[in-house]
Amino acid sequence: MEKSFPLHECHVNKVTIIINRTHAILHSIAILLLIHYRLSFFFQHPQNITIPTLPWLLIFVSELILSFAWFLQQACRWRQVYRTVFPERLPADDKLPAIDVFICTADPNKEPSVEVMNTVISAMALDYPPEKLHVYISDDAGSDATLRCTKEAWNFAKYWVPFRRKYGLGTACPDVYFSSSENDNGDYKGSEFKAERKKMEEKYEVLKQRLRKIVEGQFPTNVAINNTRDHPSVIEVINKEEDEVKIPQLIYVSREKRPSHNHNFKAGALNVLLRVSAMISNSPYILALDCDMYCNDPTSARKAMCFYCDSQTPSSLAFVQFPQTFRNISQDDIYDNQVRFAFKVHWYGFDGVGGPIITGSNFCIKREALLGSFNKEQDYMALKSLFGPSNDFIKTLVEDYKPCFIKDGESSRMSLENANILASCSYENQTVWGSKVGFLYFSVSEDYFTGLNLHRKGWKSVYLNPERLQFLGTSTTNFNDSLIQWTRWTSGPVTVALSRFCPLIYGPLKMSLVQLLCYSELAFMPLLNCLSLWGFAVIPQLCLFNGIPLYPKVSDPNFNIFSIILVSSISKSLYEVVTTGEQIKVWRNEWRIWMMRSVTSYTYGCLDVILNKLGMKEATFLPTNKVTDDEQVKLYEMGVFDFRTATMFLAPLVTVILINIAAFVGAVVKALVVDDDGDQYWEKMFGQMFLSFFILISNFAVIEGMIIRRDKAKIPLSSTLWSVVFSMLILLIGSVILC
Ligand SMILES: O=c1ccn([C@@H]2O[C@H](COP(=O)(O)OP(=O)(O)O[C@H]3O[C@H](CO)[C@@H](O)[C@H](O)[C@H]3O)[C@@H](O)[C@H]2O)c(=O)[nH]1
Ligand SMILES: [Mn+2]
Repeated sequence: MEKSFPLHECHVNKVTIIINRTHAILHSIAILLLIHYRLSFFFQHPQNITIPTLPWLLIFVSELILSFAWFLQQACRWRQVYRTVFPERLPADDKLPAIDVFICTADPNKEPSVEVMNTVISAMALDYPPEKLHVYISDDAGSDATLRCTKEAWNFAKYWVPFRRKYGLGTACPDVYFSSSENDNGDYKGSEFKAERKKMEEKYEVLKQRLRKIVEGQFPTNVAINNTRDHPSVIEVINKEEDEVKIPQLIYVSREKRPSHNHNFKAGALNVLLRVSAMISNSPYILALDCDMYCNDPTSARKAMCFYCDSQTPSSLAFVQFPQTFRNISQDDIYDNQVRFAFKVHWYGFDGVGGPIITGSNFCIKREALLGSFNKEQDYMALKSLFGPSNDFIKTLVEDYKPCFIKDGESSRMSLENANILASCSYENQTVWGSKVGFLYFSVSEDYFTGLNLHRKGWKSVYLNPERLQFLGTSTTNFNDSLIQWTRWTSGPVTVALSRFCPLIYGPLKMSLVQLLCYSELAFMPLLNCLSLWGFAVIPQLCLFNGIPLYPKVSDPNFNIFSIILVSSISKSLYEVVTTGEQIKVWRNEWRIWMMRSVTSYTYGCLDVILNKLGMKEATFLPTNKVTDDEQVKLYEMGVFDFRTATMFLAPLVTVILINIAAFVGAVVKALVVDDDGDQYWEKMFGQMFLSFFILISNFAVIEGMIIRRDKAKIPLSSTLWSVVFSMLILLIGSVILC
């Protein structure tokens, strides 16, 4: 008998497990010693206490919070696994399940058409039976230009898809293919290929020009802004003509939008796609992509299918998550390598304990996981109260339903009409869309929250990170965008953390303890970091300013506890950076952006949540800017901060730096000039002086931007002046309260 080989394998990372767990144990011992040291202060004889209680208590609380954050971080390092797949062992094409690709776009000004269409074309060019692939583009702007661009994209795909297939090109994306200098690994030889390639390249140039013209013609004065929030639904199947070449079907969907109506951002758009696609193709699997996520590896869809077509995979596997990688990121990215880095460290851990979270893009999910599965005996009325009034949609939920979409026929016109109803504003009224089925609305991080609920229901997920980059998106490359994005990535999970869905309460008994801690880490991380980092950035400095020691003397054995914790954290993060193949610079950048983000995005994101709870602010989802500005890209490539952002974001950062400068310089002067008890001052204050010094050198870029740089992207004088005022106030008021 023929032996059947598995389609995928899971490998446990034993060495990493041993290193991570040993480090976790040693580090916890040091933390316990620290807690003991801080606590014993309160049990001293009152006469011996020379230090005021309040600052001691505050720094202790900061230390506890950061230690708790550290503890949560160990969850995703607990059991890291990685997976390999064997797509060549997949069953024959006619046995593969169908896939619907969902691509979301929202703002033609921020999301350039050429890029969005490259994503569309690359999805159509996936190495998959074309009749089993449907590509849906959701246009939240309802822009006529995007519809026209989609048609142009289809016209180009008609040639590109067969071309890629014929020569087995290694990338599905024309932009990547024509801009890369290295030779593609396709089986091209001879003049025939060269001539064809040249023709394709010309066609691609024409496409780009046409797309640009369409967009330029459309927005002479940004008049479209109004329509984006107020327009009827438009659904169009692009493939009009009788096509000789078989390529996947392309469908444009723009849901109805009205200013009075809450649209629930991307989750709302995805749910419309879930319904509309059910009428047209109803594929059992969905591949979700952000509009800037080019499919780079044509075999990515097959790779995902290795899990679903394997008899060894449990039927509870909901989704396969690929990493989010970027095409515009520089080697030592100063803003956001955290995302790139997280995919190299966290996601493997997650996978080892029940599965990674959804990260919004680049994942392949079972339709059934989002909607449930029903049999023919199901009571239709009951289903309608959950899913809304459309009979036709309810039919699609029932097993064995095959959509009968015939091009240009009467029945296709009917189903399009029905689809329009499904894309209307009011369709979800009195249903459980967004609360129980589909992508969930509760948090602007729809990805995180939807994943949490799936895992809680017992669904599993896997993380797949093959060596070849699967999807290529754009990452933020300036301070302003990165701060806006991280403010959203803060408010989304923190909303969940501070609600009845808090994983610590919502998760127990429903998922594994370690997975629950992983989810908690993400939910609480911004809050814990911002609270503790504000403590570390201000309290010891205020005390230093007033000559109050908060750390043991250098000669005191307890001093070692603090040095060990610092060295242990620094070396562990260095180890992770180096073993994931990153440069040391990346590690420096990580520490720096962590500090910067804690006092800016994390802080504002948490404030947003609180204001939202008080009913004073609405949740927002501002798409990030994907338009590149040459001048700004130059700075980014050089690793120079572009400080052109609101004073609101700069002020906390600059204020913290000014406070640290004041405390540090003051202490040095005191130690050199007025130190009357020998070396005692240095000894007593070394811990705090070192902390300030560490913060200052880590953030030297801010000092540079404030004092040294003369270019346009430096920190503007007005922000510095505001910060001078704030830091003086904090020093004054803080000194009065604390000391
Ligand atoms: O009202 C909206 C807002 C956004 N989008 C789309 O959502 C996607 C993600 O938006 P983007 O501006 O790129 O945000 P990022 O911060 O880069 O996105 C990350 O974080 C989001 C959650 O905060 C996830 O939804 C994304 O998948 C994930 O890549 C884009 O395709 C947008 O077009 C919509 O369709 N409708
Ligand atoms: Mn994005």
